[in-house]
Amino acid sequence: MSIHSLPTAFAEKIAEIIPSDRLGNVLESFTLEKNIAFRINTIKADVQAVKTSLLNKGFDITEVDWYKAALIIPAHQKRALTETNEFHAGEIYIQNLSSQLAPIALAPEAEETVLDLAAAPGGKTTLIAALMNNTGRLSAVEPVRDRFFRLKANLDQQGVTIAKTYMTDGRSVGKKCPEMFDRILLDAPCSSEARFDLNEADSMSHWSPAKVKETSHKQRRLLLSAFYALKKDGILLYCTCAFSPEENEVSVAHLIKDFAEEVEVLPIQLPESFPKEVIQNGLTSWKGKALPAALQHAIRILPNEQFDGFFMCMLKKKA
Ligand SMILES: C[S@@+](CC[C@H](N)C(=O)[O-])C[C@H]1O[C@@H](n2cnc3c(N)ncnc32)[C@H](O)[C@@H]1O
Repeated sequence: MSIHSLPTAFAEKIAEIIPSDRLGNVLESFTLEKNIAFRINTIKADVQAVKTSLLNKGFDITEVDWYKAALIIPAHQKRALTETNEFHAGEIYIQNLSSQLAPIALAPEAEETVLDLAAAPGGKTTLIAALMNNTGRLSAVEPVRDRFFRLKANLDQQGVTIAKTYMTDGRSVGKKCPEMFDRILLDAPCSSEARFDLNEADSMSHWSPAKVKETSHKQRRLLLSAFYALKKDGILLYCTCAFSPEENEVSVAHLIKDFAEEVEVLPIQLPESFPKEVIQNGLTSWKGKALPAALQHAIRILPNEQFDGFFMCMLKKKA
């Protein structure tokens, strides 16, 4: 299938977002069969023991320099991976490297009070718990009923014991729990542009400029709620799997405008050996309008055969 199957308005837009020398690779990624990334769940299993066991079972494993629990296998081995006892025992979790990076960048510490404001199915919540050594307080919010129960099942299967789950709208949390959390992840509902797959028309059928606008409105309300729920000196990581600036830099710019004295955009601390070539800095203007210069500290991960497209912006609530 050709690239012309991307929604026309999206194809035009992405050419304005991605620098021309990197656009070809990004467009090509919409047709690629991705490798399968997963991580060993350090709550339940020893990294080396699981790695050795999977190697013995014949998996063609590539290690990931920047996170020792992360591994990659070729796509054709995915089914076999889901048939292993490690998979059934919750000792591994299939998760794209971009998604693994978000909790790692948030860097939650043991004994902190942490909130995942849009949590299902729980891929990032379970990694947050693992990074906290399953100690401290972790709250996970998801309003959609069937997704909420999937989140609970995943937390259970992955051995997470510190999480309290709430089936509620994230937009109400800030008022209910003001200044309660040390760190918050807002992996916001989005237009999922990074999930477009030119081999699957369904992956793009929900997209429209109107949908992007509607989603960005919800994101702004969620960001406000998250900001209210954050302690002073607390850290909020906002992320989406969308490319559209309206869902990313522009959503954050609204928060900065409303709380200019209180919000600081922090550079994202990437692991030392993280491949910098997949990073694009945040935009500081869009459609001819200037955005706060500090948004250059946000990042887009540009998709390739290992990484899904992703946006991240780290914010601090100043004391
Ligand atoms: C990008 S997904 C989260 C993925 C999850 N963080 C993970 O890594 O497994 C966004 C989630 O936000 C949920 N959501 C939608 N509206 C919401 C709202 N008003 N408040 C909180 N979550 C919401 C969606 O149902 C969806 O599960």
